Amino acid sequence: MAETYTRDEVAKHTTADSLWFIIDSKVYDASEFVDAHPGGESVLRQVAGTDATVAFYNLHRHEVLAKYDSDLVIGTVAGEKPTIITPAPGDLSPVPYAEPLWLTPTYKSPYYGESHRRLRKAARVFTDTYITPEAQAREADGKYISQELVERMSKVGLLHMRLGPGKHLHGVDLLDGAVKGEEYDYFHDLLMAQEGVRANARGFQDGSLAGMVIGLPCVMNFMKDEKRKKAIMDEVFSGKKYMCLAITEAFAGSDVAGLRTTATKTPDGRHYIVNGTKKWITNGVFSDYFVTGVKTDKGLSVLLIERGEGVETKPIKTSYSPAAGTAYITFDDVKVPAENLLGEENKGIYVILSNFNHERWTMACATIRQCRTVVEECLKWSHQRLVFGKRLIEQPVIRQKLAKMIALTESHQAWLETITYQMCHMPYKEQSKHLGGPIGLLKMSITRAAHEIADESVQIFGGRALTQSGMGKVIEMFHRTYKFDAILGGSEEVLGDLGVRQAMRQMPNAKL
Ligand code: HEM
Repeated sequence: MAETYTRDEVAKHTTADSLWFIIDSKVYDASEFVDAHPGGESVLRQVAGTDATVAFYNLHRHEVLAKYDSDLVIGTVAGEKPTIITPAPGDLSPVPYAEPLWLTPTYKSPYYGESHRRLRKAARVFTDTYITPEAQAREADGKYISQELVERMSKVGLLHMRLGPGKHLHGVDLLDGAVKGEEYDYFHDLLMAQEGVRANARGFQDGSLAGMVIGLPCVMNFMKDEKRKKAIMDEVFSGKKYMCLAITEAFAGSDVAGLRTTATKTPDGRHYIVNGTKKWITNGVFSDYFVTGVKTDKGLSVLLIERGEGVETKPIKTSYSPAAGTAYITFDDVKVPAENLLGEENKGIYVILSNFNHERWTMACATIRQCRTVVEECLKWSHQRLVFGKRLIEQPVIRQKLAKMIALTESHQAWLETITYQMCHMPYKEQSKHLGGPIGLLKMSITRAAHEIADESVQIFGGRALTQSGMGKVIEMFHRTYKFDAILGGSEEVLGDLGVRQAMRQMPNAKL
């Protein structure tokens, strides 16, 4: 790109044989590209010989250029330099509110130290380099995560980290030493959850082994045979076997007491025979292990079921991508070894509840980060979009919408960090007692906020927010999928109720 041209020279290339234009001071020779341009030939002929920067950014995302630059750029305008930022993998965004305040240069935070900053950087480089390209490809083709990416994630400890702090991280190399397993705390966990969702692919996000994240803790905490437990953990953490949590049924969702899948002990007591169905099971289509809620003679219990005779999984078409592997599962006379019982019979509720807080908290981390990405998209769009001869941002009605979106995102991040600080300083038992309610309220509140943010962002982007490619593709994805977080892991209504009921348990005899 060493060649330089004057603007007058560029202006001479206006024919089909030689069609040049300028974008951000770079000179493009589009003569060979005209036929292939997805937006058609005539629009390029109209801008031939001119500076098309404004026209280009009114119609395309910046990333479009990265794909074509090496073929089309022939030089720069003499005496000028490109000014539009092309982020490198791992870079922070300089757009206001595009990063949480702790990552904004002028702000300080009491919660994060050097190891958090190192981990953030390493996680973002990993996401930008490996996860985002595959996530976008799987969203488009609906296929499941590749074994190559799973193994890559496993190698850098990403699968281990997603289960939160604990012994399973000790001695594991985490993103090439960015943080030691022993020092990994809930703020590391928070930032990992937030960095991971920057790939902007909600279906793939669950498809990238979310089933393991909610299923494996039940095995880790409740399987009695230590040797078998370790073997299963090794298989799952190494990405050799996939696992999911199979609780919900068409008969019962949040109301787990209503489950109808049965597990009957064989007369010799060595096996259970399982019959029943499960619905909406994330990763179920490609899982090898199913952590399954069943009814035994004694009551609600949890069994680890291995894929085999009598287990069938069918994909369910949902409004996010098939990459999530959402399944309808049938168990027909499935023979399960008795030692696969997790915890005790009739105490399955403790196994199921044991990971709920962490799951809901992780979902809150993710949704808040997705809201922030939407804020960034809307700020960029309203700043670059020209309409009625003005930038969109010059319309007060747009600024009001942005103000609301920013305030909702920032306030939830601050609430999240306050709760996370408590998680760092409370043992598990106290967390269960004191934080179940607040985490439920936080998740309920952020998905309500996501509802507002999705709605306003579509109004800001207009028709572009309804198409799956081009300028509004992130908004389209968010608006189509934010409801998953308002239902999965406990619906808004159930969580709101939980929050208030837990508060009432602490209610003193106080009167007005
Ligand atoms: C190197 C320069 C360019 C490249 C690589 C390029 C590439 C593309 C691509 C990939 C699309 C499909 C939509 C998307 O993915 O965003 C598109 C659409 C389009 N392009 Fe270009 N383009 C270039 C320059 C221009 C210029 C200078 C104009 C002039 C006005 C233009 C007008 C359009 C229009 C009108 C559409 C359809 C937009 C829509 O559906 O909303 N393009 N272009």
